[in-house]
Amino acid sequence: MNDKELVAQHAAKRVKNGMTVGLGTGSTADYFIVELARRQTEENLAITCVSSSIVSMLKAQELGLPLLAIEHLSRLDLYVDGADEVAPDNSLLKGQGADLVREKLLAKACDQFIVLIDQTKIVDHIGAHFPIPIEVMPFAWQLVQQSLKQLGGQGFLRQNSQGSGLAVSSYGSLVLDMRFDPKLEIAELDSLLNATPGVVEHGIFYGLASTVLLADNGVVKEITVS
Ligand SMILES: O=C(CO)[C@H](O)[C@H](O)COP(=O)(O)O
Repeated sequence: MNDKELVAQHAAKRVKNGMTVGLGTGSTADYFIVELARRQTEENLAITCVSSSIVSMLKAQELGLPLLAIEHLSRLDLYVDGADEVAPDNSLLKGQGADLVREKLLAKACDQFIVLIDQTKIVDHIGAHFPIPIEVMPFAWQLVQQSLKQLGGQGFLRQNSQGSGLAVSSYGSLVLDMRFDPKLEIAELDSLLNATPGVVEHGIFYGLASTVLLADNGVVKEITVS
């Protein structure tokens, strides 16, 4: 079993009967979805799920997990998702999959947000490995890019994985992948991006994680965020 699967199985043990559970997106979240479905079948675990993306919705549907549309949700017990980077203050970078809006809504609306990572995701500052993904209204991208340049940002519109055009999120946003001065405090960058007109959502998840579960060479460590 690899570290992603290990940490996902560990997290799935935290799910109790009656919970409403948010399903993240990505390879680690996929392992979590598979394990939840197994527990539902083999242990009669009774849960309701809500997906963070169309991809995780299809995965959950295929495995027979009961899904609630996000429109009907006012809160949830638990949200479990992966991340691309985790900094020492437990701020996260997410969104290489581009669908950030639902992910951040669920991270904000849950009682507990458990983040699943392996050692490769630990960084000394957000942006160390990846640019910050910023979802923008399509008609606003040039003006947003200009506003972000004034904050010292540099970057471009993301291309789709086929290389045949621009990446478009499930809800029609374009994605600017931007790099900023690493000395800029992440809390400040978070606030600045939140306040930029035309930005739909961005990949900095600041102050949202409750627990980080880190799998490192077959051992799971828990980091509880105070
Ligand atoms: O933020 C995400 C999607 O928007 C993912 O959680 C993140 O990219 C991690 O993916 P993986 O578990 O495949 O490493």
